[in-house]
Amino acid sequence: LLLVVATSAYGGAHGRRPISRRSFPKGFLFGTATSSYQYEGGAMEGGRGPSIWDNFTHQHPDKIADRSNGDVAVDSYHLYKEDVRLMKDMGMDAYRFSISWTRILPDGTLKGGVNREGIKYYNNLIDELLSKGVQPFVTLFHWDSPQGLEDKYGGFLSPNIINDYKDYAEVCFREFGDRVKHWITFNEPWSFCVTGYERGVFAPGRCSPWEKANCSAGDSGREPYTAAHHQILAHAAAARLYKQKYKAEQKGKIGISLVSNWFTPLSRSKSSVVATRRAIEFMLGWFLDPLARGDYPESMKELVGNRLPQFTKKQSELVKDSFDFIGINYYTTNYAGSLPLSNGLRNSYSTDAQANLTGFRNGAPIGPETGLPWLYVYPQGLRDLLLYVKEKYGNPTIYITENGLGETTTNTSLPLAEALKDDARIEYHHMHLVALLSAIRDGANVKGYFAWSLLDNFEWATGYTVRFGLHFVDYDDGRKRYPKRSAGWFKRFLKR
Ligand SMILES: OC[C@@H]1[C@@H](O)[C@H](O)[C@@H](O)c2nnnn21
Repeated sequence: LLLVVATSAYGGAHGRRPISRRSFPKGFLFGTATSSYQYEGGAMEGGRGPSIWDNFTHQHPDKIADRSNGDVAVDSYHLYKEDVRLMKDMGMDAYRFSISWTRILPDGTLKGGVNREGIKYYNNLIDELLSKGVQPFVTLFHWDSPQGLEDKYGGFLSPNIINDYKDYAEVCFREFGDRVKHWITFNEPWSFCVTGYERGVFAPGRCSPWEKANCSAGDSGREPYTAAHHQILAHAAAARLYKQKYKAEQKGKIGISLVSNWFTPLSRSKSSVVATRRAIEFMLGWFLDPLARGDYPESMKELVGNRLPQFTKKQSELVKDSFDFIGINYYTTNYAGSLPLSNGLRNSYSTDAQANLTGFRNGAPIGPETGLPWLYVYPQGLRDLLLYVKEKYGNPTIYITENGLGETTTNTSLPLAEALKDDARIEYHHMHLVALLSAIRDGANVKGYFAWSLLDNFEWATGYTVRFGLHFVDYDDGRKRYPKRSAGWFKRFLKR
């Protein structure tokens, strides 16, 4: 029923015809998305240096639901050719993966030396993709900062990282830029800075003493903004380097992937409407305002005050328009209600926004609940978010660089045949593609869609207990891959 409602709601004349690749503009790209720490494994192989996620999972196994880590993950370091075969078999056009900074520069710095075995691994992966007609979309940073830089100067809390990141990016442009034509500088700075520096539940696990995560150090009201500021400046430095030194010859495009929920007022009150605007500004505007106009949203400057770093005039000019495209990672939508002004005693990013973000209104969920506490199925939110970006930010080129559904595997002894029946995932992707198509028809400049994720993988603090894959991974039998029903659905959807 949901599918019929969604399809007819957006499809207009097409509402009654199932959509397929052919419903989308010519040249529209379909792909799957992954990341280095969640997929590769080979953590101590091939000269790779330790990242903050190696340190976090080994030092704090209690912070991971099943006490697991990415030492082996889904072993794409050894099984990448099988992965490419699976994506090709579905008919995918592109593959979004991230490069492990410490597989390229083991201690994080250029001076520390380039690891040629790491260069070799990514050359093999890129060549395998191209040999099968799959375009590589490469993320330079997907949360696995070098532990060496964390130890040396506090990682993204220090402006020193801007230069080290730029050096790392340049090694990648130089070594892979002849074949990689889409670069994503950072994956979700919002997630990295909020989960890592406000809540302390992801690496590097920093937060104020009164946060629940029992952190050994941190300041939830200041560090998320400091780390984010340095990620924005590092992004701009790499983008300028690419445009000045590599773009003319390599003819690629560079952007950044930003995650955002959509938000809708919890009530019809004016305060709820204002809180809804604050919620989107604190999540998406935090990054897209600097990139689009060179400064943070007024609401953030007013509510965060001197805890929010400021851009110098020169930095503002460097950051403004420092992208060819924006990646949008969309999963869900929340209601936004207003919260009273915080008492200023316990400052944190979340209280600064003065927004009560929830999935429920009068006891009813905003959309079908999933196994994940933060994920409600609300495809319309993707359409609304895209039209908001179109209107507010001048209709930039967009790729949906992540969209997907996870299920919790509380009962791991589920028979394999049962585990492959992921009809909810089919419905999730179908309804979001219907909503995406509707936004494109209303003028949103979207050029591609990447499903999260190709395979089940290491899902951060929930370890291997949550599965997002279009393919099932058997962790008890050599990480064997098995196509779920959703892989078959995409194969039919993508048929030319
Ligand atoms: O939680 C599922 C996925 C993670 O696995 C990705 O690493 C991350 O980029 C992300 N952002 N939102 N949702 N996700």
